[in-house]
Amino acid sequence: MIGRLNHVAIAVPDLARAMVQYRAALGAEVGPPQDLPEHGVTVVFITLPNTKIELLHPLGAGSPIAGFLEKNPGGGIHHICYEVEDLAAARTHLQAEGARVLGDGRPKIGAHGKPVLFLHPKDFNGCLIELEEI
Ligand SMILES: CC[C@@H](C(=O)O)C(=O)SCCNC(=O)CCNC(=O)[C@H](O)C(C)(C)COP(=O)(O)OP(=O)(O)OC[C@H]1O[C@@H](n2cnc3c(N)ncnc32)[C@H](O)[C@@H]1OP(=O)(O)O
Ligand SMILES: [Co+2]
Repeated sequence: MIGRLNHVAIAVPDLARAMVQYRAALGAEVGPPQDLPEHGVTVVFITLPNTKIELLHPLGAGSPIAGFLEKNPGGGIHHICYEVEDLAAARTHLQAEGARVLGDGRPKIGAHGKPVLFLHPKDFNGCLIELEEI
């Protein structure tokens, strides 16, 4: 069911500093910050030859990543995103397998304009999983 690795997301306490690190120190192609209020984050995409890195910083009150940064003030890997061909079928299968789909279970439109869902980290070895429909 899961396909390619779409991105690895890193929550960062200082987005401007992280952008400089990836651009200057790591020589990566760093995109512009994008505010996504519907997700409660500002995101910067770094394009790699085989996947993307998604830098995340909280946006507004009640950001879903605020708690993570409180627990990890220096930042850290926040989630991994796998691609799926049929998000509804994936949700049905995962729920039948006992996995918890976060939120109200309905897909949101993610940063790439595609439907996304999240699976509880406690159900997958402490790893927050995002599924993006391609
Ligand atoms: C850019 C747009 C989009 C895209 O298109 O790519 C995105 O990626 S948006 C990214 C931001 N949105 C989300 O992350 C939505 C899904 N996340 C959530 O709903 C919440 O973050 C969460 C997973 C429910 C956690 O919320 P939190 O407030 O931290 O709740 P808890 O404190 O109760 O956490 C429960 C438990 O889980 C541990 N935890 C929390 N976050 C993570 C994480 N990223 N990875 C692993 N584990 C995580 C947390 O430590 C708690 O564990 P215990 O303390 O052991 O109970
Ligand atoms: Co993501």
